[in-house]
Amino acid sequence: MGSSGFSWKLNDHSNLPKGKIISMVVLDGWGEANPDQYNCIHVAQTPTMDSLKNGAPDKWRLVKAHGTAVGLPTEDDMGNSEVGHNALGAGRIFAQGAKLVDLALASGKIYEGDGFAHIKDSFATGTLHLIGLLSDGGVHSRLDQLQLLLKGASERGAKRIRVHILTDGRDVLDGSSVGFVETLENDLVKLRENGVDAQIASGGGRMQVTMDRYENDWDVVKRGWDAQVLGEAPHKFKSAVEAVKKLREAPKANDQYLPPFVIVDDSGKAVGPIVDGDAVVTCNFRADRMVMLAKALEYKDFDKFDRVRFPKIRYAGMLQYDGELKLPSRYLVSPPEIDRTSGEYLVHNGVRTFACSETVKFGHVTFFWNGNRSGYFKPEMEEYVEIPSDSGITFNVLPKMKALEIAEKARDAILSRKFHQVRVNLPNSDMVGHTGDIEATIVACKAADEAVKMILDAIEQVGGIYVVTADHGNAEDMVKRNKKGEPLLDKSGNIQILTSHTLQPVPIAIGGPGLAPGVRFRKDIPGGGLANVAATVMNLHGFEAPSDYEPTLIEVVDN
Ligand SMILES: O=C(O)[C@H](O)COP(=O)(O)O
Ligand SMILES: [Mn+2]
Ligand SMILES: [Mn+2]
Repeated sequence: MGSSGFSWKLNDHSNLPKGKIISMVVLDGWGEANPDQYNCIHVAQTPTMDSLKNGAPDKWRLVKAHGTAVGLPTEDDMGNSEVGHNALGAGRIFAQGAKLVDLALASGKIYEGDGFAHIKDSFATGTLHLIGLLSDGGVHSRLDQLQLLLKGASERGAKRIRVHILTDGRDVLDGSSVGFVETLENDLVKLRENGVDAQIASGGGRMQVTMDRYENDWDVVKRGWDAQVLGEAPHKFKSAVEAVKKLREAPKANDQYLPPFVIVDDSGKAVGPIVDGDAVVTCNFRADRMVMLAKALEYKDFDKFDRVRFPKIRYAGMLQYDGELKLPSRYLVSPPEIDRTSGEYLVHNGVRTFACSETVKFGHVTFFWNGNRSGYFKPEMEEYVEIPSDSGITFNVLPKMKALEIAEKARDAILSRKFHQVRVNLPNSDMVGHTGDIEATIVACKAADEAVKMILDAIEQVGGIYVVTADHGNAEDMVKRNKKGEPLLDKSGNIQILTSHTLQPVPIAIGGPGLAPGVRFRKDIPGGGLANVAATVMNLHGFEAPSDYEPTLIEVVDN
């Protein structure tokens, strides 16, 4: 025990043994909803997940995965991978980026910190550039926060502002980009009326431009760099509303994948490249899809693509995206301090851990799970395996993704008996659900279910325990609904496809031959959420959870 009295040592659980092999399976985007034709999990053949649900009623339940249960501002906020995995790994509920930025804007504290002071030094002579996802999805960013920041920065001396937009269609309905751009344009008109030279300078769809993650495809970030920094893009328009409307006319165009464009003046010159002396803010609060751009903006030594120019700028993130890398070094709002995660405790208590997913979800079971921290706690106790994702495709084309490969790695890790915890994320229902392709999402759900089976079979062989859960809903509801829950139709009478996550709860199931007899879900925490899972898993490893963790979901009864 250190002089502060803190110790990593966990107390032994009074009834549950140590040393069991536990598989922790997170199905990404797998919620529970009414069974109908838009519930791809219901439509798909999912015998393994069905048997968990129907087999042992006291070992299957639902947990909350959205809203305040995962630290989001309101109950209208759908869950997402960051907050879901943070809660699963950290066992407590932290006010998340969305909420922290709201508070900092409301109190004005956002303008009082080092980050704002840093960028403000450019206002007199340089341009302020704001780069971020333009929607009210609330997963990576929110339009109202951008609007407040624009107002606040201009009131504090920003004379020339350029906004570099990324259209969404993934956390919000496809096609909604036009409305968001119009709203932003109206705000910029008002700023111009007040003497601020404010314009949209570039844009593109989030999956095509800038917002790659976990270094799956640096070309995505390069396309953004070319437009935002160099002012170069294949498409040039006089206004962003025109750009988005025109680019959406292409066959199969959608907001997520709009190509990069720049806004040009009457002489055809880009209105807002980023140059020496400018200030830049990346407005997303969520880390995973901003960290690559943050590296490109901040690192002097950088070899991921040819930046052509590396302007001397004053840069701040909305948040610091990686506490371990201290990236970016300047930021407007301090991120949640997610400390003492279950992963860190467990390695200090002798639990050997294996974690695996494919690239697009790799950081979810490592970085997010560990409280937005990259790297190992104790390399000799942990092994993290990343299976390369396909890149340059939309996942409805290959909906099985790498589920089988992830399951094989997990199986081998389990059968090797080298690890006590084998943790995976199975991406299919989420990544394919986001494409809005119902047929493909059904295939995706089946593939994820088959992967679960392979992992559970391995657990059976070694006498282990399984915990199967999800981080938030997605594939269980693929249609936008009215208040009564009926599918909404668009003007042409077609259903409105829901590409986003949902507000639904997610299942959690426990079992396996190693589960001590008498272990079952408690009945006294009906409102339990993802943050209750960490204590549950610590118990199954034979430990009591720290006293400030959300309570365990299980109890041990005599039978
Ligand atoms: O980044 C994304 O792909 C979506 O905005 C949210 O999905 P995730 O939270 O499941 O990653
Ligand atoms: Mn997710
Ligand atoms: Mn998702």
